[in-house]
Amino acid sequence: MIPIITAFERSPDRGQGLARDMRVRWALEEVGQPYDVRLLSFKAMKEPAHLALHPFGQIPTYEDGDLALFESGAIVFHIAERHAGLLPDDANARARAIAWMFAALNTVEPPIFDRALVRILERDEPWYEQRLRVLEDSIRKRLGDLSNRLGDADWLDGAFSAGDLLMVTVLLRLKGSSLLEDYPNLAAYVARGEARPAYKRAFDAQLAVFTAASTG
Ligand SMILES: N[C@@H](CCC(=O)N[C@@H](CSCc1ccc([N+](=O)[O-])cc1)C(=O)NCC(=O)O)C(=O)O
Repeated sequence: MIPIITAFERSPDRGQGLARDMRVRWALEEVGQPYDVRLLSFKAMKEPAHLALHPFGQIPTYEDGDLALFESGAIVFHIAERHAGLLPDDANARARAIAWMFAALNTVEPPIFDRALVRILERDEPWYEQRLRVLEDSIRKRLGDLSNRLGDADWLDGAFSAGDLLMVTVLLRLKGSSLLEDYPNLAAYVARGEARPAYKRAFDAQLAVFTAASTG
């Protein structure tokens, strides 16, 4: 029995790895756990069968035997708990790595995700420019603090952990923008994550889904 995750049948990001199944795929590849994928249309995500798995009608979900999980951070944590390779064995180091998981999702991601939504949904609103400026100031504050903490280290706290995995996926949404490039050590940190063989396997797998959906 191998775990099954859900993902977009045709990701709006055109296979660039920004959808949150990417985090789960990457974590599974890091620990060497094979998995299956159930691809869902937007319509199917809102139907009872999927709502039974995901109360908000979203992807990803993770099923393994009689366990059904939603929330990409919780799924990555579950994988990290069950396999070596994503969280340290030392209790204090493990607790710090988990703190970085929360920091990625709860401190750094919100302004970055809100900026992405504003740029898609509110571009024509009268408040657009000001809203964007406020969000970008907030992002720069977070990235400045993160850059100062990372310094010239490879990862946030010793060995690569699930905290780095989540932080890299959060920062990847800024790839190519001056918001990230203005912090060279953060741009290098993201590139380090992308260079990991497990990341590449995960990225190629989700890109193959989009490519197949586009040529089908
Ligand atoms: N907090 C949840 C959030 C899950 C979530 O946002 N899922 C999105 C896809 S990943 C978020 C996402 C969407 C699109 C892009 N993109 O670049 O096009 C990137 C990321 C979804 O199912 N959206 C459909 C819906 O809500 O009806 C988690 O981390 O699992």
